Amino acid sequence: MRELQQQIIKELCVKPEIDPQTEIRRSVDFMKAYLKKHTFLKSLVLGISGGQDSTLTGKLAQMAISELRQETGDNSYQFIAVRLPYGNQADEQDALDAIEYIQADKTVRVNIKPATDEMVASLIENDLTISDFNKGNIKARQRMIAQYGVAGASQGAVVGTDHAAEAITGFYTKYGDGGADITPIWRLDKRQGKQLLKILKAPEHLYLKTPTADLEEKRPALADEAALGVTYQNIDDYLEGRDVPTTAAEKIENWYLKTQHKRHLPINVYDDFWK
Ligand SMILES: NC(=O)c1ccc[n+]([C@@H]2O[C@H](COP(=O)([O-])OP(=O)(O)OC[C@H]3O[C@@H](n4cnc5c(N)ncnc54)[C@H](O)[C@@H]3O)[C@@H](O)[C@H]2O)c1
Ligand SMILES: Nc1ncnc2c1ncn2[C@@H]1O[C@H](COP(=O)(O)O)[C@@H](O)[C@H]1O
Ligand SMILES: O=P(O)(O)OP(=O)(O)O
Ligand SMILES: [Mg+2]
Repeated sequence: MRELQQQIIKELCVKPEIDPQTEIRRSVDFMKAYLKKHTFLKSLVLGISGGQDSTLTGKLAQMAISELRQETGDNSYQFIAVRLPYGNQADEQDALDAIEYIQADKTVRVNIKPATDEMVASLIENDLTISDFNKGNIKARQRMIAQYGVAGASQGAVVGTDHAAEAITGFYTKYGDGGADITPIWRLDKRQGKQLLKILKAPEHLYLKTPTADLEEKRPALADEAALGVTYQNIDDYLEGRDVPTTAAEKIENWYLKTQHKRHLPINVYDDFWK
């Protein structure tokens, strides 16, 4: 195995093989224990896009909340699914299907288009050029703001969908979808997430679809794999300690090194990880 590969696997706590039932229980129990310990927290809040990761994370969060209600008799515990379209969402039906599958206690819908467009307009007034790519990241941060608004109004914690195959490449918006309070599927790679969804009897179309951040207007539904230049199969193999073609390994490691700043809190004078 490559030296850096070994180090990354250790840092991201990825197992070469998993028992899906054990991992489901681990994530659910983790969220339950966290809420029990922090008695102010009564809800889990999560944006549901209609993609694999939010379908899985949402299902696990709803399971945790339902079990907590049953075990404590406290009916104020709730899972809040948040729909966050930028205007019209092309795959809106998938988001609705995911929420139906999750059987979310409550659904909130916030259109992030007005706030995003206002922010971009105010930036442009300062003679700044805001690229389509940059605007995409502003959309992801508006989603974060909306979810914290919901959490603030419902004694909630914001749940993140970051997992090992995104963490390794830094393929998320810093303080956008990367901004969350609790990340129950962190440690799993993309194919391990699918294994859990299969056991949880999720509709196949929600986890066999092409992963996309769908943030850019000029390249709608751009596949993550196209943006990254490397496949999830290669990323998952790398994370599970398998050999991958050298070109793929080098690309993955390049993304990892370039995005180290995202896996740390704001850098201070005592930090030396970046040196
Ligand atoms: N599939 C997904 O989950 C998902 C979700 C959202 C975004 N994305 C993708 O993730 C990517 C996010 O783009 P990004 O990474 O360019 O934007 P970003 O906003 O996440 O990170 C860039 C910002 O980080 C800061 N920064 C950059 N280098 C730094 C360094 N060395 N030290 C400290 N701070 C530094 C700067 O403020 C910079 O503007 C895009 O490719 C987007 O499409 C993927
Ligand atoms: N359209 C969306 N509605 C609700 N929540 C969304 C939407 N798009 C993204 N999200 C949230 O962000 C994360 C990351 O998405 P990626 O596809 O991995 O970029 C997603 O899991 C949702 O929680
Ligand atoms: O985060 P999601 O739910 O949008 O999943 P994907 O990353 O597969 O698009
Ligand atoms: Mg997505």
